[in-house]
Amino acid sequence: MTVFTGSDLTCLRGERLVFGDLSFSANTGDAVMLRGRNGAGKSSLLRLMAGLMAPRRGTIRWQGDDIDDDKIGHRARLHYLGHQDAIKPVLTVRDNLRLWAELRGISDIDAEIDQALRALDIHHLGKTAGRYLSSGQKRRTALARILLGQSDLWLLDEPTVGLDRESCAELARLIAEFRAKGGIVIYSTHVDLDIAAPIILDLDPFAIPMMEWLIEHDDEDANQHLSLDMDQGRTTEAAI
Ligand SMILES: Nc1ncnc2c1ncn2[C@@H]1O[C@H](COP(=O)(O)OP(=O)(O)OP(=O)(O)O)[C@@H](O)[C@H]1O
Repeated sequence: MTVFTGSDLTCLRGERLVFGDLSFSANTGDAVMLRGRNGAGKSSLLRLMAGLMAPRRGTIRWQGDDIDDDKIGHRARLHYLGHQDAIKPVLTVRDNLRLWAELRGISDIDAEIDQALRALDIHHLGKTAGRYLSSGQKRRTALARILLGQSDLWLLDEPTVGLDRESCAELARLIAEFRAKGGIVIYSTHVDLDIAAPIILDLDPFAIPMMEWLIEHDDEDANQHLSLDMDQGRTTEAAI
């Protein structure tokens, strides 16, 4: 059985149909690279995959089960890295990671944090408050988070933004290690990351002009749905 699948997904954001009839599948150890022009819906698809918002149509499954039926279980198995680094400015780097580790119920917190700080080469920044970090250091701190605890799925939205070349190489190495342990990585990037044999998922062919979609589906609650996303998206992200 394929581990992670999406079938016939349609995504509406605000007043716009972003993509329709999109399907994907990923197995243990796979890396899936999302490709597409600006606005094609890469971030939106990652948010659907993370369960941060629901597809307008279609289903996303983990080992055959709809992720919508067990949102908490799905969130526990994944790490989602969005555009925002979500670093608390008043907390030190170590305490930022501690907060995340506690949220995930990790037992050996200090050891795990030490390991993650070393892996991202930010051990020397452990006592530095978030507000004093450069953008690249913030990104590395955010990436250290995905190393905390057990996970099966990494959803990374432009993880290389702000990273220097060495950090990009380090990220590629961490992804390779995660895949070797059976993890699935799905990522978007506008720069080349040295990832072995990624599956390419190009979103451009799935874009459908809004009016065309409305006429085709003649969906009575489509109009009602159109303006809901903007607020719902924010609420869900704040809650996670
Ligand atoms: N919160 C929101 N509410 C309404 N519409 C949104 C929201 N966020 C994004 N959109 C719209 O959804 C569409 C897809 O955006 P998305 O960020 O998923 O694209 P992307 O492929 O990740 O783009 P980029 O490559 O520029 O990062 C865009 O038209 C965007 O304007």
